[in-house]
Amino acid sequence: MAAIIGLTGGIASGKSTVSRLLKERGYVIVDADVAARAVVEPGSQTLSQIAEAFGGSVILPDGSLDRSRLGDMIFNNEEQRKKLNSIVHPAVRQFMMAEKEAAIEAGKETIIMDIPLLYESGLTWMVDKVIVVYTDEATQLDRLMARNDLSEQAAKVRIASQMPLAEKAEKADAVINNNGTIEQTKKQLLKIIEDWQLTP
Ligand SMILES: CC(C)(COP(=O)(O)OP(=O)(O)OC[C@H]1O[C@@H](n2cnc3c(N)ncnc32)[C@H](O)[C@@H]1O)[C@@H](O)C(=O)NCCC(=O)NCCS
Ligand SMILES: Nc1ncnc2c1ncn2[C@@H]1O[C@H](COP(=O)(O)OP(=O)(O)OP(=O)(O)O)[C@@H](O)[C@H]1O
Repeated sequence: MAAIIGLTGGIASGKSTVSRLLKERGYVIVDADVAARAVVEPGSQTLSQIAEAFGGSVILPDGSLDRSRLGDMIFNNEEQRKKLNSIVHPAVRQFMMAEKEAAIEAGKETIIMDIPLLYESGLTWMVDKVIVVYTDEATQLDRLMARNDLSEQAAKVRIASQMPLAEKAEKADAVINNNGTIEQTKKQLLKIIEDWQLTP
């Protein structure tokens, strides 16, 4: 039976960095952020529902989602965030389950489910074990501000919209501390792969 591994963490804690390292080694990644983009493609039912709930101003002239505008609306407003989650998450889950099934059909022995909101959305039932990619708050804030070109205030609001990373680390089966260099992160990942005997 295939091993289903949840990969989670906080915004900008390094999940994509770790999943890239796994991909290089031949592991299949089912990525919730990719799924969340796929289900709001122009013309999709999910995108129409978003436009109905948040207004036509969240749709760009080319028919695609204005992610930056919607992000401004939901990250500092819990009610609006819950509304968006209730529209998008069922479609994301369905998309991910289909990808997971396809990977099992293809004979994959380990499937990595990269899900930023694994704990917040109560999705641990979807996976056998969980790896949390951890950074301290200062590192997370610095990397988020740099990557998304956000002010300190805007970055803090995004971090506060999620469960504290330290709390996630406590719940995890394994923690990768990504405060250091990518090389140090890679070493910790390889140890987990070895300990858990994960083959692609
Ligand atoms: C609000 C949106 C349009 C902003 O898009 P943007 O391109 O700026 O960000 P992106 O999608 O790359 O997400 C970046 C990170 O933000 C965090 N994040 C995204 N959505 C949420 C949310 N609803 N609640 C808390 N954190 C979130 C995650 O850590 C994610 O990895 C987009 O994040 C979205 O559609 N969110 C709802 C779907 C969702 O929950 N996605 C997260 C995984 S299912
Ligand atoms: N060990 C590291 N050293 C320096 N920079 C890093 C390290 N790990 C990640 N980064 C950088 O920090 C930023 C966040 O990392 P990454 O995109 O992997 O996070 P993420 O958890 O996937 O984020 P999100 O959930 O928001 O998509 C990126 O710009 C990445 O290049």
